[in-house]
Amino acid sequence: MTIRVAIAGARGKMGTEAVHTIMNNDGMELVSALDYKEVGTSLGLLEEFPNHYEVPIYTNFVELVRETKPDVLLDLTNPLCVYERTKQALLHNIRPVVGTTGFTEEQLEELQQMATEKQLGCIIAPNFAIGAILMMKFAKDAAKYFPDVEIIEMHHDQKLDAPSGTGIKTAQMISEVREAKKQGHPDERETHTGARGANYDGMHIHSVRLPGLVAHQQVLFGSTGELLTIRHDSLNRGSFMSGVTFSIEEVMKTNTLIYGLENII
Ligand SMILES: NC(=O)C1=CN([C@@H]2O[C@H](COP(=O)(O)OP(=O)(O)OC[C@H]3O[C@@H](n4cnc5c(N)ncnc54)[C@H](OP(=O)(O)O)[C@@H]3O)[C@@H](O)[C@H]2O)C=CC1
Ligand SMILES: O=C(O)C1=N[C@H](C(=O)O)C[C@H](O)C1
Repeated sequence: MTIRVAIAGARGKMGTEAVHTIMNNDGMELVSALDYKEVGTSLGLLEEFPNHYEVPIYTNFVELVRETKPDVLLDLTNPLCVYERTKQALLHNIRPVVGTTGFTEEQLEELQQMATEKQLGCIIAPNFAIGAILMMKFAKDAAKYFPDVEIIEMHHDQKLDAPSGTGIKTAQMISEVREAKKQGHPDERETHTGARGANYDGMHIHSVRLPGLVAHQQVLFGSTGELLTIRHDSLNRGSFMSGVTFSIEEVMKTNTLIYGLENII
């Protein structure tokens, strides 16, 4: 069966790459794109893919669903709009695959409940790169032995959310095996607000934003006389594409919400 995919965020850094990945996949068909403003009526892919029809662009989700009948909505957009659209997709029985980050824990819970009620697959993947997933798994393992941990995530300077979805997911995974604890000196205080970064169960997450970076993270564990560093670098957005393909295939086989690819690889 060919999986019919619609995409939101097709013109973005991730979206551009994902469009090519889907167009080159024999098991998938890119049937439509969702935009939020009128910027043209097609993605202009005919030169590169002359045997394909122009992929139509919609600004109205209901129309997109009615006219192009996607199985899956791939969302690579913006933390401000992703929650409402993911809900809308589930309501219309479209399976969301979401790479967009910035969900609150309450939003994730609500979507989980909705997917379960609808018996519909939904994948929310804070990071599609296999190396990043392994980094998070290894960090979770290491935290059993090294409870003192700090996370440094580093991204390009166009990123809207901080900490990154990967940084938060790493802290959540570590929290599953580590008692919440306050790190550092009990009397420490910030002389400049934010110096110690975000705090998740006592773990500090530091966000670096610089031009030239893509997506990088190190998880630092400290103990008596030793330091363990687990690091992952995405050097380009190609690193995310096998995870995108995998998620589109997997979301068709499940009837619940999966938050994080570590649960299915
Ligand atoms: N899970 C993963 O592995 C990865 C996740 N990400 C996440 O994916 C998201 C996109 O990243 P990236 O491609 O770098 O960002 P970009 O800003 O390059 O792309 C976002 C795209 O979404 C469009 N957009 C914004 N708002 C809406 C809306 N309401 N409806 C439809 N489209 C909209 C933007 O249009 P316009 O520019 O015109 O506003 C833009 O084309 C981010 O949340 C990022 O954190 C990124 C990399 C990997
Ligand atoms: O915005 C990005 O670029 C990325 N976002 C995701 C995140 O917030 O963790 C995944 C990856 O780090 C790239």
